[in-house]
Order: sequence, then C-alpha cells, then structure tokens
Amino acid sequence: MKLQLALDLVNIPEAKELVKEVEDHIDVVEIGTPIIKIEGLKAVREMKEAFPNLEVLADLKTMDAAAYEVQKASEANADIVTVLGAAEDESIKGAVEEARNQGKEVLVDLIAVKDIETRAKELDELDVDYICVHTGYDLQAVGKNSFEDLQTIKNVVKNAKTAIAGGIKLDQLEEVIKVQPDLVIVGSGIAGQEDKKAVAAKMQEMIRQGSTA
Ligand SMILES: O=C(CO)[C@H](O)[C@H](O)COP(=O)(O)O
Repeated sequence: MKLQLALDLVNIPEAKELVKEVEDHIDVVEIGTPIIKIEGLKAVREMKEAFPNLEVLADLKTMDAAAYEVQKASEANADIVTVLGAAEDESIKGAVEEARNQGKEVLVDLIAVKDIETRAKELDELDVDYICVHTGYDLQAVGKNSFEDLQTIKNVVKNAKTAIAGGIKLDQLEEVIKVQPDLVIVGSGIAGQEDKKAVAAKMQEMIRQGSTA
C-alpha cells in the first residue's frame, strides 16, 4: 500500500517546499488539477526533476483526447496520469495504449460516476492500472466520503490496483487501511496540517503496519 500526497491549492515553489518537508514519508506526489490548470505541465516536470525518487502523478482528470494528453504528461515525466471513469471506453483504451507505449500508468478516477460497481468491472477489463474512488471537495463539503465505495470496488476488481481519495484525515486512516487499497491519496490531511512531516510520518507508519500485501 502506497501513500500519495495530493497538492492542489499551491503554486510550484510552495509545492516543492511542501514535498521537501515530507518526501521521506510519501511514495507518490500528485500535481493536482488546479495546479496543472494554472501552471501547466511544467509543474509535473519541475517536481520530477526536484524529486526523482518519488513517483509523480499528473491529475489531468482527462475526459477526451486521452491518448494525446497521456502522451504530453509522459513527455513532462509524469509516472501516472489520471483519466475520468465517466469518459468513453475509447478514451480509456487510448489512454491505456499510450501509457503502455510510454512505460507509464493510468489511474481512472470514478468521481461523479453513479454506478461505480458496474463501471469498475468494465474499467478492470479495459486493463487500467488503478481504479480510484473519490469524493471531491464539493461533496466532502456536504459530509460525504468514499469509504463504502472502496469496499464496493474491492469486491469486483480483479486485476487493477485500487485507490481512494477525498478528505482522508489521520483519524480516518485506520478505517481506510482495513479495506486494503493499493494507494491512499491524501491532500489536506497532510498539506493542511500544522506539522506536515509528523502527520505524513504517522500515516506512513500506519500504512506499513496495516499493509497485508
Ligand atoms: O483530486 C482532488 C480534488 O478533486 C484532490 O487531490 C483529492 O481529493 C485529495 O485531496 P483531499 O484529501 O484534500 O480531498
């Protein structure tokens, strides 16, 4: 089980500063959708240059022209690129094929997908690398989370790795770990805390202790 730090509401220098603080305790750093929209894929390139030992995920949330966007993110040295689960199967196939050509991985984000069980089964057959349940900020604000959804997809996904994102804080991590996702994605649960290093270290310790694979 890996720990991913999601960076959304910062600029490139702030993002690098933050990662410097916690780099020993995370496996993947996510350049969040808002950063990419504001700063472009150079944020991905600069992060990989600064932290070559970390995997870098470009949270493009691609909906169309998926092969092209995966290609461009790969050229910026992303290791993992996100595509939306609501996208057409043709887009998913294009993303997976391009990722294979480039030696990269595709994470499909199920944000806003209503029937996640059916879609997760379909995505699993399309050979994606990760399937991620995700409660976005706007649903977190009305008290939702993805904990049950994680179990739902764990029950049906046979090949892909599973991931969870959306408002995960230290005091909820134990509940998440019990379901054994392959990737736990945490944004404000680390980036928004006073002592980021201590929280990330504690999360890393809990994940290491709780991982069965
Ligand atoms: O993709 C995102 C928002 O769309 C965030 O990166 C993801 O939700 C993780 O951040 P947080 O833990 O703060 O919710």
